Amino acid sequence: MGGRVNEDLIKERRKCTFDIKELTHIIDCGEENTIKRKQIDNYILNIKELWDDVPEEYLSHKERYENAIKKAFIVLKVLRQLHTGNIQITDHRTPTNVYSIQDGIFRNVNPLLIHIGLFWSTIAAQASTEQQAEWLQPDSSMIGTYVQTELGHGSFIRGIETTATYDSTTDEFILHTPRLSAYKWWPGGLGNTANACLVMAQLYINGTCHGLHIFLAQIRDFDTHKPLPGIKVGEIGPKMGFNTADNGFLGFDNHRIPRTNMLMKNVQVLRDGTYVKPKHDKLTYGSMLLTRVTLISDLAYQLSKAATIAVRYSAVRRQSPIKSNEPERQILDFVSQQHKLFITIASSHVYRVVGLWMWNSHKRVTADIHEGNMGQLPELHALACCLKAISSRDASALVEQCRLACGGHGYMMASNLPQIYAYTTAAVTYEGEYTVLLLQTARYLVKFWRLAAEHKPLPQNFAYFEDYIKKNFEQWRNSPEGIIEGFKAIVAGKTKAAYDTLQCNLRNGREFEEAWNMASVQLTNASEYSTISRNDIEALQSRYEELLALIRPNAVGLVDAFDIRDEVLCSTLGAYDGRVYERMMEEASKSPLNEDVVNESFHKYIRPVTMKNKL
Ligand SMILES: CC(C)(COP(=O)(O)OP(=O)(O)OC[C@H]1O[C@@H](n2cnc3c(N)ncnc32)[C@H](O)[C@@H]1OP(=O)(O)O)[C@@H](O)C(=O)NCCC(=O)NCCSC(=O)/C=C/CCCCCCCCCCCCC(=O)O
Ligand SMILES: Cc1cc2nc3c(=O)[nH]c(=O)nc-3n(C[C@H](O)[C@H](O)[C@H](O)COP(=O)(O)OP(=O)(O)OC[C@H]3O[C@@H](n4cnc5c(N)ncnc54)[C@H](O)[C@@H]3O)c2cc1C
Repeated sequence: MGGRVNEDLIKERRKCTFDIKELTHIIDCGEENTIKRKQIDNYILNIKELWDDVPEEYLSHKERYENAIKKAFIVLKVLRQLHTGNIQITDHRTPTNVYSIQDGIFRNVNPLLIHIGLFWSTIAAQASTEQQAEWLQPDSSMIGTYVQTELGHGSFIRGIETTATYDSTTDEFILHTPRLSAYKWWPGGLGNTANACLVMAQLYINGTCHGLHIFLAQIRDFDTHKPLPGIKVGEIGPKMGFNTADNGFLGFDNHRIPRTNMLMKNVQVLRDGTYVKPKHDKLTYGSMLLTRVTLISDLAYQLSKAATIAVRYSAVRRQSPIKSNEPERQILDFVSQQHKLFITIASSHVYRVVGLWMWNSHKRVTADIHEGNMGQLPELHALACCLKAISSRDASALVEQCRLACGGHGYMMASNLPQIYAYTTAAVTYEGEYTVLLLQTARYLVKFWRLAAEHKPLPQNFAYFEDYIKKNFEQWRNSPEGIIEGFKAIVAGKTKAAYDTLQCNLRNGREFEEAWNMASVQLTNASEYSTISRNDIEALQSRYEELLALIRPNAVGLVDAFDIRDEVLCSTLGAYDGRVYERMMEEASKSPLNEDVVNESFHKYIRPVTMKNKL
């Protein structure tokens, strides 16, 4: 769409007091990354076949998938070319990698998301060197997915019922789905796309169960794509979002795979059935850990999209004067609107920085694990659980807040805010449900509280538990350091309260697991335990309002710095030129209900009723 940029946006950009490009480079972790990102953006976004004539909302469930899969294979080809050209495209130091560009191309989810994001990375992390050499060929025929969750079990994965029984006479595993609740359910790309999968199953050797292990299984013929004998596979149907991801179901009827298809980097089954244990019980859960870490950056990116749309719209939208004799104001001038939006910008930066820090920590801990040192794994797991849970829940709430901040127009699919919300809120559940993950972190904290309560030595990271017990916390200070101290006090106080409840339940004769369950609300809910006073809260509030006023002139600059192209934002409300009403009208004209001046339903259903008495 051609035409002038909206006048209000022009003025906002003139008001900006900082160098937008400099902030973009910081977000991208360096100017060279910005340049590379823009090159990839230009390359991919110029591929004509990737753009739709008809908005995807008007397609049927089946058409949506077929359209998405067409685009997915164009993108896959490009990814392969870029890989061959040695361009690092999956660097999570930047939230704006090629993966993010796909948000624009699909407006929904790439059906190959799990193939690219989880299938290959799990093989790379969990398969032996020989297996990797065989399976990670660039021209592989495999299109894979990650198959863990079952109809009956998602959170409690030890309860998974699919079995892999070793048959030493044929040197094979027999994959089997013993009952309906053991059907795999949810894996992305499984419904129609994948011909192979990594499946989590209980390993049995000579009648002994060794727990969950990962197996590579072909499920469809590479040539005809028909399900192999003994495989029942299909798609699970429409969902709140993720509708192009062809999430699927899968059952095995004594399906045989070679012994060498178990992922054997950390654990092995030998030809004679000897089981060689891993160095750490939970290494098999490594893919979940990695995905939880990468999700934090992804959620930061979703927040930056929502903030860009809502801030630009709020600069363009004028409604109500503040004083009755004045013209109508930009809705961005309302302090309550600033409160809704600026926190989203800030949260995006927070999760970007934390996501990067977690990504680097994951790299470091993985390198240690390679050297046989598992010491840092529990802390990384506890942090990843908590941060994934909190960032997904916060991001969903903030995206919804941005949508509401756009009033009625935020309810339009063409604003793209409903799609961003549907995508973001899924992350509260997948890769470990919110409460379940918080309880994993609580388990970790309670362990250290027990040490503190028993006056045993604590690692430096937990010294504040001891400070809390000795009442060594400083008086509240309105400064970043003071706020961090306050948070430490809250964590310590909350952990203590939960621990005390646990102990009380145990003293009353409850078994530990029952006592834990009874304390679980305390284990997940925060309370105020810090030394903050009413006066401090009032001072914090007025500082917050001062900051809103300081940020106001830079609001548009701050979201421009996210540097998200219109083709990726896909929003009538958030485009760079701010031509909101023109775009809305243009999108409305694409509705099939506007194709005929009089829809044929009028003649079939309306007219016979409205004209009945007149005929
Ligand atoms: C952890 C559970 C809840 C419990 O497990 P269980 O075996 O029962 O354990 P317990 O006996 O309770 O013991 C707990 C102890 O184990 C330790 N532990 C647990 N997990 C780990 C771990 N991962 N690592 C290390 N240690 C671990 C724990 O600390 C305890 O130790 P201790 O005894 O106290 O000492 C478990 O059941 C669980 O994890 N449940 C959740 C299940 C889950 O997460 N399922 C996920 C299924 S897959 C999925 O959902 C996929 C979704 C689609 C995602 C698509 C979106 C991806 C977007 C990202 C984009 C990235 C793509 C980028 C592309 C590119 O550019 O590359
Ligand atoms: C969009 C999407 C994509 C997905 N993609 C994949 C995929 O590619 N591969 C795959 O294998 N899976 C996938 N999943 C499945 C996903 O991982 C699970 O749905 C998720 O782990 C939650 O498990 P659940 O559905 O069993 O929830 P449940 O555990 O049944 O949760 C229901 C409720 O019970 C509570 N609850 C459960 N256990 C406890 C407990 N111990 N203590 C306290 N409360 C508890 C929860 O907090 C929640 O409130 C996907 C899911 C979605 C929504």
